[in-house]
Amino acid sequence: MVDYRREGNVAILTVNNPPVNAISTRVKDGIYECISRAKNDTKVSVIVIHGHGKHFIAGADIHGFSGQRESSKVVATLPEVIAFMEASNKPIVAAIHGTALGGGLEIAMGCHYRIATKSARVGQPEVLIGILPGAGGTQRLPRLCGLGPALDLISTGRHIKAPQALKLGIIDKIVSDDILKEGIAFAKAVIDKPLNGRRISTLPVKDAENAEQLISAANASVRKRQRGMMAPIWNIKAVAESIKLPFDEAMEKEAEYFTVLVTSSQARALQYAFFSERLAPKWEVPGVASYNTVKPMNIKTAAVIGAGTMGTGIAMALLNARIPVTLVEQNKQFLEKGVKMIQDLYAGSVRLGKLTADQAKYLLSNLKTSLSYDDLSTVDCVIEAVYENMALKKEIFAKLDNACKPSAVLCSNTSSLDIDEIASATKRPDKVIGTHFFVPAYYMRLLENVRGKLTSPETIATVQSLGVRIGKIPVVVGNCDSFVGNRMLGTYTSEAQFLLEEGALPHEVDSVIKDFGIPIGAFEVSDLSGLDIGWRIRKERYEKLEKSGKKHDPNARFINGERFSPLGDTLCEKGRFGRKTGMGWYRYEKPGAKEPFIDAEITTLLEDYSKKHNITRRKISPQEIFERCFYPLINEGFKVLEDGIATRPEDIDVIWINGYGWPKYTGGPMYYANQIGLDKIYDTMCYYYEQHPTSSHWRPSALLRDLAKQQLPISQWGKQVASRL
Ligand SMILES: CCC[C@H](O)CC(=O)SCCNC(=O)CCNC(=O)[C@H](O)C(C)(C)COP(=O)([O-])OP(=O)([O-])OC[C@H]1O[C@@H](n2cnc3c(N)ncnc32)[C@H](O)[C@@H]1OP(=O)([O-])[O-]
Repeated sequence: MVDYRREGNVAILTVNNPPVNAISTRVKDGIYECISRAKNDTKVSVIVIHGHGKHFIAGADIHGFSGQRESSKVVATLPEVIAFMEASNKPIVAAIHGTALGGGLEIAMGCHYRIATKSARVGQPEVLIGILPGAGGTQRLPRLCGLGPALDLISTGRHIKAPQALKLGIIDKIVSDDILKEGIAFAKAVIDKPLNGRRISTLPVKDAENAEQLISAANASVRKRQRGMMAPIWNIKAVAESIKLPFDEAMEKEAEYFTVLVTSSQARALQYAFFSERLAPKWEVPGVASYNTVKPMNIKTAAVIGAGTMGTGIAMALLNARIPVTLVEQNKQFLEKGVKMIQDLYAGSVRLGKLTADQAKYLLSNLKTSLSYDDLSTVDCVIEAVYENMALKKEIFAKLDNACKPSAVLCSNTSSLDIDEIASATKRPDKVIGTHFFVPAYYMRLLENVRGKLTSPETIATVQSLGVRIGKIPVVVGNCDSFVGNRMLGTYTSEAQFLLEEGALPHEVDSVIKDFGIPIGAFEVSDLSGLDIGWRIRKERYEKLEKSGKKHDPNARFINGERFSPLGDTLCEKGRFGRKTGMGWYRYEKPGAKEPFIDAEITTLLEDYSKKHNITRRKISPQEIFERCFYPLINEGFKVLEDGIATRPEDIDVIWINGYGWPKYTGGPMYYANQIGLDKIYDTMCYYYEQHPTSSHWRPSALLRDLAKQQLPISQWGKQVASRL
């Protein structure tokens, strides 16, 4: 795990624990043993530590925080090993490439010098997995780069690149990519330099005089941006000890706070989410194929159909990954508008310093436009992103089937429509798949890849690999109405409206949702995306019903025996489409304004509505609002698993965290359900089903019922789900 060799008077320690050189107990022990050996070796004057493979050290082994710990051969803990390194009279040089994260940066800070390649990144991302730097990071980093930058890096967990780390004093020099050679040369040059002043624990904290202001600003930022998360608060508290206490005493505080966090349910949930996100690309369709049995096609060029918000966002996601894109529209005006949107967004990135003007120019040079499908004869992949209309989509797919080469993969960005029906318009249903992006598509990380009945494993592998290439977290799901995310969402939005019928007001429902940690309430989001979108889809459904001979009554509270709320339609009929019209479930200062205000007109409308339908309005408790919004959603997740639409609970959690703002520190709806107790969820579902028998989303899932009896951890019931499929 840690190799030792000597080259002249330089001892070289190579950390070798693929894939990221995480610090397992054996790595920690190995570092201690090798440093001892170098200290005792009279031929050694200086020590270099570096990592084998792509990284220096990406931190402690995250598996070790919740799983079985390996027993240590040496008694020293990681903070003690780092103190032992720092106390060495022979200089130690950390030669960093790839990443030095978490415990990796802490080890580097225990060294006397740090050099790094230009592309290397450093950071203390512990907060993102619910803990804090527990090996001196909260105390050494403020001494090295100052309290302000340390508070920022430690409370956000963000990584920074070597040039910025150099500016902040975290590293001493940027060197060429031959990191070991550079490390040895640097080490030889510092052999005789005194080590006083190189032991970070002995240095004062920089910018301590502004401590009060810096700490309160950090706390304010955390309350705003990381609402509900406990780790950022404790991280700030730990860093703050660096200006109150001597190093050793502050280290004791760091250890104390670390214990609070590492045993917290938020830390466990965040670590579960960390591994779930990495599991998602490794798709598996039981009995069909999996990521390690099928090779993806290489996508060299792509096309996007539709230059609206979605299409341009998808085009940018592809362009950002250096994939040339042809953007296709039906008329010149729409096309020009779409291109302008892309140009403006890139110009914005240049203004914000996220891109250089040359980079933006290069990305745009890969964008072609066309008004004809004839220009798509050589592209490897097409993503259709027009509005939700089956007839239109089928027409487009039939045309694409004729225009594109036989090997091209044809994808639809539909968020709800039947992929099999879309595929039926082509002679290549094996190459048709859903790629459901989320707005804004260049930014949102989720990609819900929807396999049809006839989609081939190669096509699944291709869009999964494309997803990873364009920086998304791709999840494979099956084909059903609205797939996984929107299908579960449907129960939540319906129930939120039923609550309004019975006595709640939009802001009361939204505040329960936001208190749970979802950044935006159900009604705020509806106002943001526009009530007219759902109205258009519903009107199509009503038309279909009418065509089949069933008259649709606009006041009906039931459709086919299923409870339904016409409130959304009522608002649309009054022109209340949401933010864009300055009124929806809330009132806005003017059309397009962002801040929602409670609207007395809506309160009256709801009261009149309830009266008209003989519903006695009542005060609904936050607990009831919570259960009625979230339990059917969770239950639907179990039904999704039961139907084989998702094959793993982790995939559902990844979808909800990355596509719908579910608070990551609860692990996702499936993980959270396990935390509450599946038996409790099941009993509550049964209770509400009795109260609301006309809402089928209250019918408890059979899978939930079976698992509720067993009380297993999610990792085990997840395996049971897979074996059922
Ligand atoms: C006493 C306290 C000490 C200390 O303060 C606490 C810490 O250091 S806490 C730690 C602080 N450090 C962090 O939080 C850093 C977390 N890691 C990262 O941010 C990214 O993995 C990294 C940027 C390094 C590479 O990104 P990339 O190139 O996109 O690659 P990728 O992301 O797909 O990962 C590849 C594989 O490596 C696996 N794996 C990765 N890290 C760890 C780990 N620490 N452990 C175990 N495993 C880890 C990962 O699961 C995956 O496995 P698989 O089986 O192949 O699916």
